[in-house]
Amino acid sequence: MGTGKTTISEELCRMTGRKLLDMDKEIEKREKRKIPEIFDTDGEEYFRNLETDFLREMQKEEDVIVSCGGGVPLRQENVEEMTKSGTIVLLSASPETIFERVRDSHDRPILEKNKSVSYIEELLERRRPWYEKAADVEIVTDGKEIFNIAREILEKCSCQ
Ligand SMILES: Nc1ncnc2c1ncn2[C@@H]1O[C@H](COP(=O)(O)OP(=O)(O)O)[C@@H](O)[C@H]1O
Ligand SMILES: O=C(O)C1=C[C@@H](OP(=O)(O)O)[C@@H](O)[C@H](O)C1
Ligand SMILES: [Mg+2]
Repeated sequence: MGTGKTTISEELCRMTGRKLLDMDKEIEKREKRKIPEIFDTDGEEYFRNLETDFLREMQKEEDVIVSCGGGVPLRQENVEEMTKSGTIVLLSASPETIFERVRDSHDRPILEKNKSVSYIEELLERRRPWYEKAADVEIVTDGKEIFNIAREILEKCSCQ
């Protein structure tokens, strides 16, 4: 959350001409409601199952850039789907940077009642082993411009 997956994916698509699939946006389109409403009405597990279904179905897509939600690599079956279809890029940022980036938004239910640097730090500590296990490439995003992050990804993935 807040490391720039959605933003950088949009930039990457502009630079490469590839099609963008932002998982959260695709899920919202299918469900015809926003993520916070999905969490409120049906719970987190329901949302996590939508993510897994989406990943399975998108295997047929080619030449796409997929922006995942931050919880996706926490399920091993999701990581297996992602590994089948491409290079997995981990965007990271410090808890302080993430806090600054998400403090004014209200579309992330996991953070809504816990918006603090210390909670983000704790969440990242819990998640980091999963993220590192899944990632082919890691890019630290603190203090970097969006265009430069996208360029770094293209260089590291040699897919330009
Ligand atoms: N490199 C960056 N520098 C400054 N702001 C950024 C950067 N990357 C993302 N942001 C901003 O941080 C917020 C969260 O970015 P977003 O792309 O939604 O992250 P994610 O999809 O990982 O949750 C947005 O307001 C976005 O404009
Ligand atoms: O980390 C998470 O558990 C989540 C991250 C969100 O996506 P971003 O990482 O794009 O904010 C979104 O999928 C949902 O609110 C849950
Ligand atoms: Mg996003």
